[in-house]
Amino acid sequence: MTQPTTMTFFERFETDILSGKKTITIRDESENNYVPGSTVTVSTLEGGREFCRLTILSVEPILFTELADFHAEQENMTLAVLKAVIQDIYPGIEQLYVVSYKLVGQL
Ligand SMILES: CC(=O)Nc1ccn([C@@H]2O[C@H](CO)[C@@H](O)[C@H]2O)c(=O)n1
Repeated sequence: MTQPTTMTFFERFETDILSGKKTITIRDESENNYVPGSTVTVSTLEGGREFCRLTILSVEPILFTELADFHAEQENMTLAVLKAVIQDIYPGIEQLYVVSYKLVGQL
């Protein structure tokens, strides 16, 4: 898919996304093709329930070893927790992408 129009998140992050506390997500290369300026419809991975729309602001490559407090703050978690979460979702993956977004509206 060249320009994705949907994105999924684990349900446990819904509240932080809707409150504006979580403003980035970190994905692997399978999701490095979001287009800045485009709007995606967001649903929960578990139930497929749509809960908001986000406008993509940027997609920047980052190595796992480069992750810093700056990123953790934008995830509303500590760096240790962020690294553990990413290791759980993307075990052993070094090349990642920071996708930053803006909440457009709740569904
Ligand atoms: C298919 C699918 O939904 N994948 C993912 C992948 C990541 N994330 C979250 O992004 C941040 C950094 O990875 C953390 O907050 C993660 O938990 C997510 O919610 N869902």
